[in-house]
Amino acid sequence: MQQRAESFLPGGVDSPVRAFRAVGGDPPFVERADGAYLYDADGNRYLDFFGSWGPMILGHAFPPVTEAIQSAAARGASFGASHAGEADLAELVQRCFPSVKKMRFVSSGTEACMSAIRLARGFTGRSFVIKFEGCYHGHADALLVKAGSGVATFGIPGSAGVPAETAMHTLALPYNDLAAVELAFENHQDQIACIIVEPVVGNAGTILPAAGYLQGLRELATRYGALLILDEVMTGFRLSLGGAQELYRIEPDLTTLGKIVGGGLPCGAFGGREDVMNFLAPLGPVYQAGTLSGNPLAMAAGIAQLSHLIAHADVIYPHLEMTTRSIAEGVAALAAEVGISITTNRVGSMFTWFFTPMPVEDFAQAAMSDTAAFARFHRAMLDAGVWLPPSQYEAAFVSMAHGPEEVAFALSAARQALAAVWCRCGGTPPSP
Ligand SMILES: Cc1ncc(COP(=O)(O)O)c(C=O)c1O
Ligand SMILES: N[C@H](C=O)CCC(=O)O
Repeated sequence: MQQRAESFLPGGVDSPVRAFRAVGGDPPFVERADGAYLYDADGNRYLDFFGSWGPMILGHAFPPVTEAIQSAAARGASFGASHAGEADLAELVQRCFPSVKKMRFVSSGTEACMSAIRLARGFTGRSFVIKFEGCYHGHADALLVKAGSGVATFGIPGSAGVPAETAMHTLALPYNDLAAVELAFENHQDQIACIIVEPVVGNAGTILPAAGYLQGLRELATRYGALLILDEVMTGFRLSLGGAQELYRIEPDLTTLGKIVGGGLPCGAFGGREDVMNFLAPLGPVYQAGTLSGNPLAMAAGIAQLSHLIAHADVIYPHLEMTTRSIAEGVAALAAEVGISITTNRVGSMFTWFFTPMPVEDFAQAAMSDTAAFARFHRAMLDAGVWLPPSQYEAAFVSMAHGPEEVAFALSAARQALAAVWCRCGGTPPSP
């Protein structure tokens, strides 16, 4: 199957991170997904810890979402015209994200971030953008500088095909370092349009903001007349209903969303301050458009998923927290037992096991991880029926479909896998 895919698709994939290049072996081909599990074409079952890279917070094929998609599909796959579903989903998004006074739907997180920085540049009349090393905001030219995710996984410094004149307006600074941001503002007086940041980094593995860091970014952006864009494509509706901005009490000027907002269908959104959003065409001079934007199937899936999250938030977020803690800390404890040094970073239901004994607070520290040991662990977990994101520089996710049975299964697989890693790393033998 891999060979056939490779004969038609570069690397056999439609997105590089799926190719398993960093962990070795061919990726399984998924035939179907249900709840917390993926099933491959050979009949193998895998406990899923990447959840389609984030959207599947309620588990795969969650019946209300599936039914909403089916019912919308029966009314037409795409209109290319206004329909009530757009405002219905927008209203739900706004209930969760009060800072998003107005928004626009797009078809991916990439489009959301690309459009948000164009808007920030148009609104401020400035060209420079601050981003952070190891953060990934999709594959728009201006944002592919020292990026995380596949760019970090494959060790690509930037991307071929991005003109130097474009990249020169992107300032990539170390995450969690406010002094570097202040210096950049001082060196580029009245030239910086925006700061864009993953409030909790997921694309270098999970990295938490230091106490006061996000507040510091807010304060610096305001002081120097730039916009603060929180990229909540990954964290939105995951860390809490209102994402990282609710958790850390930060009010950005603009927010970008993706993944969960579309219930697993191609969908993203960007939104925020009304004066800024009104700069978009047809009201303002910043052009942004999309044939499939606000697609009725994506809106229906998003409405079903967000309605469920809103109605059951008091049960969902504590469940996600508890389950994820049991898995993340349980495996870390098993690793410690066999003398393998792992640093576990976690917020809510996103986490990473870094194969390093050192704390990981920025991309440089993440890059100190033993990626070969991670690759062995990944392979051993896959052999034991657990599918982790196939790179040290990707966050793992837990869904509502993960319960006590899945915790027990993950821990038992990890015990086996760590033993396999230990055999090649040295350390003390695992307890039987
Ligand atoms: C934080 C963040 N921003 C933007 C993106 C881009 O989203 P998409 O892959 O939907 O284009 C991603 C994921 O890819 C992401 O994790
Ligand atoms: N890290 C990326 C998104 O969060 C992975 C998704 C992709 O690029 O295919």
